[in-house]
Amino acid sequence: MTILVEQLDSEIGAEEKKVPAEETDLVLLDGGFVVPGANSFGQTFRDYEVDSARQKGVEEFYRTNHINQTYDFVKMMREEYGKLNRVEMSIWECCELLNEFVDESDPDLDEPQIEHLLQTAEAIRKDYPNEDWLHLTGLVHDLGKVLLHPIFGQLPQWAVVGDTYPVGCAFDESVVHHKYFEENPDYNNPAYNTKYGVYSENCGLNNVMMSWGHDDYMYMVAKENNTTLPSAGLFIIRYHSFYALHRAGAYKHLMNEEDIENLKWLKIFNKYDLYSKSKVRIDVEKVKPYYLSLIEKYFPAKLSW
Ligand SMILES: O[C@H]1[C@H](O)[C@@H](O)[C@H](O)[C@@H](O)[C@H]1O
Ligand SMILES: [Fe+2]
Ligand SMILES: [Fe+2]
Repeated sequence: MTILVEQLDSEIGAEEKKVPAEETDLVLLDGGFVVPGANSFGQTFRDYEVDSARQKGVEEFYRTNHINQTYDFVKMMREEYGKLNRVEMSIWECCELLNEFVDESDPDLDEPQIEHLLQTAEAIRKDYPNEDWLHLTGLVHDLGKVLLHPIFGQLPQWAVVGDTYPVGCAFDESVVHHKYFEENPDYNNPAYNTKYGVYSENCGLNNVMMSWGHDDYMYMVAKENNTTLPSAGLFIIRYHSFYALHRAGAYKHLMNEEDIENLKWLKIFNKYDLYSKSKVRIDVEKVKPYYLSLIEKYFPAKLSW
């Protein structure tokens, strides 16, 4: 597949043009971006309204996710999983563990997760050959989905995958299937349901509690195990599912200067995360030596998870 990025600056803030999937194979986006017009099910990417069996499952996923992700729940999960006392393993071992999982929140992909990791990383590598940290970020960004595994207590999908959003302040309308938040106990709690809630203007995303899932968990793992990935890589890992921010531009009032800088890279990354999803398989054995060399450069041999 081809994803062209002309220039970092011209891309920032570019909105995508909606062209019906059947009209063209490739959709031209502002900023010189060329992406496929349809996902592997023949539908436009991230269309949460289309009527299909897979979409019904996705909607049910978001219903349970929105009801259960409360401020208290997130606090508890952060404390529990922040202990990193479950297992010692390498990055590659974790990639292999993900082989068995399919993400129920994803309308665009029903392949095992390891395929998605390599598809993302390889698509970035093609267009940004010199940014090896970004290739590796592609490989590791979804490793937190290992929380689905019995070793980690086999968390339900609603506590691991899907888009993320801040808790402790009002849920923005741009979050997919927003209506299901009405059944979240925080929805009617005056401490948590105003624009700022427990936060203050430009407090920085680092001080914001995001709904619990694979992003925040993998960020913790990478940081606590002293990765040498740059700050933009860690930011991508932590906020790549925060579509309300990087797609819809909501919650900007919580960002600080550093977040604004890092968001530029997240927007670039997102194109590869999303549009590289396809049925085209990557030859794992062929690319493995390259990724092992990157893992060695940026991570310890074994990490605490
Ligand atoms: O369904 C997907 C999937 O869970 C991704 O890993 C996540 O990053 C996206 O935000 C979400 O929409
Ligand atoms: Fe993800
Ligand atoms: Fe992903």
